[in-house]
Amino acid sequence: MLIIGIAGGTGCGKTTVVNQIIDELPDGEVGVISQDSYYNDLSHLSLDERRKTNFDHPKSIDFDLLEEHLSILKSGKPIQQPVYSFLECNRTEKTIPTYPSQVLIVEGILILTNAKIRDMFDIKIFVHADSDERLIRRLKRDVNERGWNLDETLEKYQSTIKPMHNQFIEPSKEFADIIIPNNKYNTVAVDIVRTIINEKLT
Ligand SMILES: Nc1ncnc2c1ncn2[C@@H]1O[C@H](COP(=O)(O)OP(=O)(O)O)[C@@H](O)[C@H]1O
Ligand SMILES: O=c1ccn([C@@H]2O[C@H](COP(=O)(O)O)[C@@H](O)[C@H]2O)c(=O)[nH]1
Repeated sequence: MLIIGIAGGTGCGKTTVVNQIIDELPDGEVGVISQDSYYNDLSHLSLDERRKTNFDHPKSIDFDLLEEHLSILKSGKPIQQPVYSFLECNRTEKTIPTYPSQVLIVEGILILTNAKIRDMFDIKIFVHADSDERLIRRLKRDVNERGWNLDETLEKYQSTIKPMHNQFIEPSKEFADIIIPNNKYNTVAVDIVRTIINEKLT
């Protein structure tokens, strides 16, 4: 199994890049795991308390479960990937069966910050977009899709997202084998990654 890790700050375009990569590949040959599925279970907190949680610190992720799931997939067995709700700010009770595949993509803001997870990747990619681009994309998404208003998103960006990005995410770029500039859609970079995957699949 070839495991590709794709990191980068919030709004840099990780999910978009992953979708562009897999769109033209045969169905079911490339599995995807999102770091978001592995946020700690916060069922013991109220929604109000969960909304105040720092979701940009490495401690917010259950890296032990992610490591266990990657090892199980590598050994050829399926896992039940937790399903996360951004509206509830919590893991749901649902899971999606995720089967071993020849190629597995793991994406998330913090995945290159954890040494054990990093060492499981054959290829490490960091998607870069400037912070103003990322803030604009994040604002639109949080307001339109994730149940936050403009002021809340800007407050969260200044108090948590930006400092955590500078402390943990940006420094993890040094572990990347490939950096994809993504202020604009980067079809050349997407084609290169797809070529690497196709070589593994043939
Ligand atoms: N290169 C790009 N140029 C403009 N908008 C983009 C680009 N890449 C992604 N977007 C948009 O930015 C938003 C966040 O992208 P997404 O892929 O969800 O980022 P991430 O997964 O890194 O948080 C989405 O609305 C997406 O359509
Ligand atoms: O309940 C939650 C959990 C996390 N977030 C934010 O999500 C981003 C990471 O996801 P991306 O798709 O890479 O942007 C992170 O910055 C968290 O602050 C959230 O809004 N709600």
